[in-house]
Amino acid sequence: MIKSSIQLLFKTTTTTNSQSLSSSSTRIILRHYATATPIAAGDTKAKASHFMRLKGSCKSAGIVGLPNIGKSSLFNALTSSQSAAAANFPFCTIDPNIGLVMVPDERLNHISKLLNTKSKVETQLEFVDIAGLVKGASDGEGLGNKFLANIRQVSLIVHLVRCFEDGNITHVHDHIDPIKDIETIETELILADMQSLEKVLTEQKKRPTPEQLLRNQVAQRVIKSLEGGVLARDVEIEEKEWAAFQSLHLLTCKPILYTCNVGEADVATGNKYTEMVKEFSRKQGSQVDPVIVSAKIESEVANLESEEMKKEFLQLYGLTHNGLSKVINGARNLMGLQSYYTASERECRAWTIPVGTKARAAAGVIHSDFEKGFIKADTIAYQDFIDVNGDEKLAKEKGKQRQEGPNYLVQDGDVMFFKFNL
Ligand SMILES: Nc1ncnc2c1ncn2[C@@H]1O[C@H](COP(=O)(O)OP(=O)(O)OP(=O)(O)O)[C@@H](O)[C@H]1O
Ligand SMILES: [Mg+2]
Repeated sequence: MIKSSIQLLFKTTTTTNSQSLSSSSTRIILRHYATATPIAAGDTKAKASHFMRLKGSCKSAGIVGLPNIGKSSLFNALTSSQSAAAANFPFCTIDPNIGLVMVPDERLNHISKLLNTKSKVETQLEFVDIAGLVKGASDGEGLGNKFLANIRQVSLIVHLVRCFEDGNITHVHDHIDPIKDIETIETELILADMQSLEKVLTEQKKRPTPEQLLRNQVAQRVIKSLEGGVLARDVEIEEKEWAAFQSLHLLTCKPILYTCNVGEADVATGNKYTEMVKEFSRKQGSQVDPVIVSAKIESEVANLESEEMKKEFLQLYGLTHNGLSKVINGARNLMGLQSYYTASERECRAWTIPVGTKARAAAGVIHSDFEKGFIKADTIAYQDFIDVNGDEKLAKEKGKQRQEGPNYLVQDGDVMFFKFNL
């Protein structure tokens, strides 16, 4: 019974239209974005279609920070490419670089090993390398308004902070002070939000609709909070105000993952600067600790051809790829995304869904037919799947395979087999 449902599942995914990222096409996209040049900076036509394709199916994380602190180096490391120009002068990047990054997934590796699968397909996350912001960006300084607009399009900010000392690499403030750097960026985001909220309020109609009235009320409240130093994401919003709040597209309501860029000697231990960022992030009430990574080393590793060479190079510096994995998975977690798996001897695959997704909608991520004709989902929790060595029959005998209906709230790591009928 399980086998037939798997066959049913994969027969349909080959002609999927709702998921251009699925099935065999995934590999092509991955090769295109993850190992070769993602999209050349300035190629606006390609970018527009890229955003269209990803619309609704993928959220993106923007790498944000002061100029010349290693943003493009981090982007190159994440996308295993040298597609973004990285050089020792401020504003090397003007147009954003966009790339899809494979999400490292130990659970998927484990499932795939257990079943000895022919193919394994990770899920992806989009990263955008955005030009550096400087003081005055909200007033247009350093093309600031354009760069702020790029930040508006992403769902999460990976705030990269310079935590390395190197007299040869120019710092726009001439000395290393991670907290001052963070505050410079966040002040610009606050000022930009205040400007756009004031615009909303000055555009008030003579006879506003109830929706416009609500929007204005929310805008007024958020402005007051911002004036008091409270970011939009910390303003209390009632359920009925949520749509109005979202329509304001504020920069300071985006989740932030602080990421410390250190020299190779400090990757394992961190340094006094990373401690400062950690303290700052705790005081802000951040849900996760800052991530420590060496963008320079990781981007050099990404340039190497074989996995063997990469491993050797990393070992030479006593490093692992953990830094990148923490950036990718930290961003995903903060975006409220989780994975479920489909697993057979033919293919193991991770699928991304927002936390709180019900089984029917989760099935729709694979194909809209699964959602329309949903009958049930045979579900095994990840740990149970491992405990029975991937043996579904045994899982069933032990009562570890549940038959879940359309309203089941999918849990992170669930291994699922959808049954549907059209
Ligand atoms: N951890 C590090 N240690 C030493 N040098 C680094 C480190 N990370 C990046 N660099 C160097 O810093 C310089 C600037 O890097 P990069 O171009 O990636 O910065 P950027 O933030 O993208 O700059 P811009 O805002 O101008 O686009 C490069 O010479 C790069 O090699
Ligand atoms: Mg750059």
